[in-house]
Amino acid sequence: MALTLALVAHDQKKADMADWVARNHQVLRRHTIISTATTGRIVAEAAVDIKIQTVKSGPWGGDQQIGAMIAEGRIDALIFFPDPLTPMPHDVDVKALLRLALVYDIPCACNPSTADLLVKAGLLGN
Ligand SMILES: O=C(CO)COP(=O)(O)O
Repeated sequence: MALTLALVAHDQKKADMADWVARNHQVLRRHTIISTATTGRIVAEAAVDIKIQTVKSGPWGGDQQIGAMIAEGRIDALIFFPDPLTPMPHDVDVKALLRLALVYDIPCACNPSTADLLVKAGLLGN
């Protein structure tokens, strides 16, 4: 079944996201990917065969756009690699995005090893 997955990464974690996407593009290409603007560019470069739609960059409202999509039931899983070592001007938006993933109980991976587990568990298809 085709899912809608949100992929988001902070700048210091974009290399991790590119690596994860490249390793998992065979699974990801079956789904629709929604990303914040800069993450979306990185994802598109990492795997050209992926269908990707972008929203605004995180600090410019993109996290809130994806949060709204979660609230509307339009996102099946969130893969979000936040940077825990850098202060963010849009920290409230980051928290709100993670909060909505909890409120709506969607699968949510915040680092590559947990994202790998979602794939290994078959939650994103085999
Ligand atoms: O800031 C972000 C998540 O909080 C991500 O935004 P970008 O993908 O545009 O860098």
